[in-house]
Amino acid sequence: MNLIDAKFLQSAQSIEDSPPPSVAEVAFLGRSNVGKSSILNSLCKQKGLAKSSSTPGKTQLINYFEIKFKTQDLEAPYVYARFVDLPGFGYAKVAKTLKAAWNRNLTGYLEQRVNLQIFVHLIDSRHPELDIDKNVDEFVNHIKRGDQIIINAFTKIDKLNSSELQKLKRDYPDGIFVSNLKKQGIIELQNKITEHLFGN
Ligand SMILES: Nc1nc2c(ncn2[C@@H]2O[C@H](COP(=O)(O)OP(=O)(O)OP(=O)(O)O)[C@@H](O)[C@H]2O)c(=O)[nH]1
Ligand SMILES: [Mg+2]
Repeated sequence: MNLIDAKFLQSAQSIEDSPPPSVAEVAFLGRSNVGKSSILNSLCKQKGLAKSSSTPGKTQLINYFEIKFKTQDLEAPYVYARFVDLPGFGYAKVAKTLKAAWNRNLTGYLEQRVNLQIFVHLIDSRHPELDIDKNVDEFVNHIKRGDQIIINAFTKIDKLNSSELQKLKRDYPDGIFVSNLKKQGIIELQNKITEHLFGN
């Protein structure tokens, strides 16, 4: 299955001002600056689709993107999904009240969105054992419904040497290992996503 088109749909502050839950959604979540917006751009093969930045805290709203896939099935040649770019967890440099509101809106989305099918938890491959990621993992496992899956995607693997990468793969045999810089692991991630959504 090929991803053939992606476009920005809308931004929302919370689930209340989000688009109708009519299409399956894939949420990209994780620490601020881990590469959520970048991975969405890599999957969609469009550099500036989701705004990425070296300054943490770039993404401040729930951003919805409409994704079109081409299937092998002549009867149903196209299928659709939404990718959802989320603000990072644990971004320290915003005011406490704003941070609390963000977290409320974020967790509200993750907990209550009926059409959310996949949590893609992005983890910096150089720091796979951070408390914040353990908390995210625990939280998502706790709220996850039977129709949902979690994909652990380790980002920035271009920053590891080959023995570090081998060790990481041994430690996390179910992980996906990605570099947005070198475009590694992107097809594997896409396949894992479409397999759950459409059975490939
Ligand atoms: N070396 C390397 N840098 C990356 C990779 N992916 C993202 N980056 C860089 O990491 C920084 C943050 O990327 P973003 O995609 O904006 O991260 P984010 O998780 O969306 O951040 P917030 O929106 O602030 O939560 C940018 O400077 C990217 O260029 C990667 O695979 N390798
Ligand atoms: Mg972002």
